[in-house]
Amino acid sequence: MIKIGLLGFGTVGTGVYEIINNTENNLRILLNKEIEVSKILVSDINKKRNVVVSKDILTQDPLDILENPEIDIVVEVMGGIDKAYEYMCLAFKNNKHVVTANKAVVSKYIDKLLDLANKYDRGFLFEASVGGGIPIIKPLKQSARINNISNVRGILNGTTNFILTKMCDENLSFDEALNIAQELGYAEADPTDDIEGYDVKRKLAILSSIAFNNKTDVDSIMCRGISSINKVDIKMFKKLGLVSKLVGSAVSNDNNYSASVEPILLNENSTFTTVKDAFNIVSITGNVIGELQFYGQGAGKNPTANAVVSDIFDIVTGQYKRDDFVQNGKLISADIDLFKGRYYIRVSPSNKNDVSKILKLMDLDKLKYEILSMNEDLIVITDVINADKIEQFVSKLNILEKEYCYMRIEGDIMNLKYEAK
Ligand SMILES: NC(=O)C1=CN([C@@H]2O[C@H](COP(=O)(O)OP(=O)(O)OC[C@H]3O[C@@H](n4cnc5c(N)ncnc54)[C@H](OP(=O)(O)O)[C@@H]3O)[C@@H](O)[C@H]2O)C=CC1
Ligand SMILES: N[C@@H](CC=O)C(=O)O
Repeated sequence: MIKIGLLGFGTVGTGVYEIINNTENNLRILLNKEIEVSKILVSDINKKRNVVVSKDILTQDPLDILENPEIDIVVEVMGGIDKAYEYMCLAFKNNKHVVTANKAVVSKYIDKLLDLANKYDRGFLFEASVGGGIPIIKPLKQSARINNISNVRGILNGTTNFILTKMCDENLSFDEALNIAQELGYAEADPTDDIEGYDVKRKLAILSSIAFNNKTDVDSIMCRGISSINKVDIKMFKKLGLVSKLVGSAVSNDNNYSASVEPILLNENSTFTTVKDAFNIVSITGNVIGELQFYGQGAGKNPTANAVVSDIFDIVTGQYKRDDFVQNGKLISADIDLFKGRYYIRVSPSNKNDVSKILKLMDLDKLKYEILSMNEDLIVITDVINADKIEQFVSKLNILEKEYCYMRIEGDIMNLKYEAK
């Protein structure tokens, strides 16, 4: 009998519980072993839950799981950083395998957790931490063994992709779309992590740590989210034949790497723009394999729980490997021309007389631009510039973040639908 201790019984935890207890699936037959969830850690044992579960297996004491000699595998799906890390460390020290969906902890402590797993000769798997239900960690590890990977890029957050899709296709406001994403269980406990791009930053750090065989420091990743995009922007993107996506990219070039998370504007025919709702896509490029793309549901109960259970499966069947990467790195943060391009800028000053001041500021900064709209909002597209130039300009605007939005336009925009002026 394999006994599982679940740390957390929210969206993902209940999904894992249901898959394991679903007698119709053939998990037990495939494993040739009995498997059960024998204890579940929650923060409030009396909370009303949508899942039927015996109160006896719920606990508020983590030691009921971490120091329980009968438990073989600890599944951490509670979120947060410090407590989750502390519990995972204790689980290894008590000779338990660990499976987690927690990208915040994995991105920060991947090296330490792998060391502990190796020290205690236990499995440490985190497939669900990136891309929800998409199998990406395992194939990436396999590809990185044979290839030099030069590029990892993706739409890595279900919540923000859902918001952008609903704003574009159903004309919902940002807040309306975010509320639905929260109701559907896609968003993090604090959705700021989603909308400001921190969640993508963490996922990208995990992917690039594996791809480039070195630990990527989450804080070295330049990051901007989508919170300033509004209905005016979406309307203009449509006129221009462009679609906004929050994209994470990491590029490795000899011993340098550069990584960023930014909202970008893509041609409406590009592969990434076909990725809608909470779906994610990850593209990796290796010197032997070329480009590989992985696509699927990036958030939500069942897809994520599926990834967690497939890790449990690999541990029970011994199909996990010792991972020795993320040590002794040579990579340094480098300024590769990732952010060069034409930029869409919208400024909506509360005082409309400020528009002429803003145009003067652009001229002073020697920004070359084409005006698309000057009515309620000033909207321009710049010539090709570097991100630092735009950041310099924006920092002088001296207005609230909600009052402006800028995004790099990717690729050839000669065929923009909209004729300026
Ligand atoms: N939701 C998703 O689509 C995805 C989530 N993830 C990751 O999976 C993890 C879990 O996410 P999700 O299921 O959405 O989170 P939820 O907020 O839905 O659930 C969290 C669960 O953990 C319990 N919990 C939280 N903190 C503590 C604590 N300190 N002590 C004891 N119990 C605690 C809560 O208890 P109680 O029920 O009593 O409140 C709850 O059962 C996160 O790391 C998230 O980033 C990864 C991929 C997708
Ligand atoms: N909040 C995350 C959940 C999955 O990782 C997302 O929206 O992608």
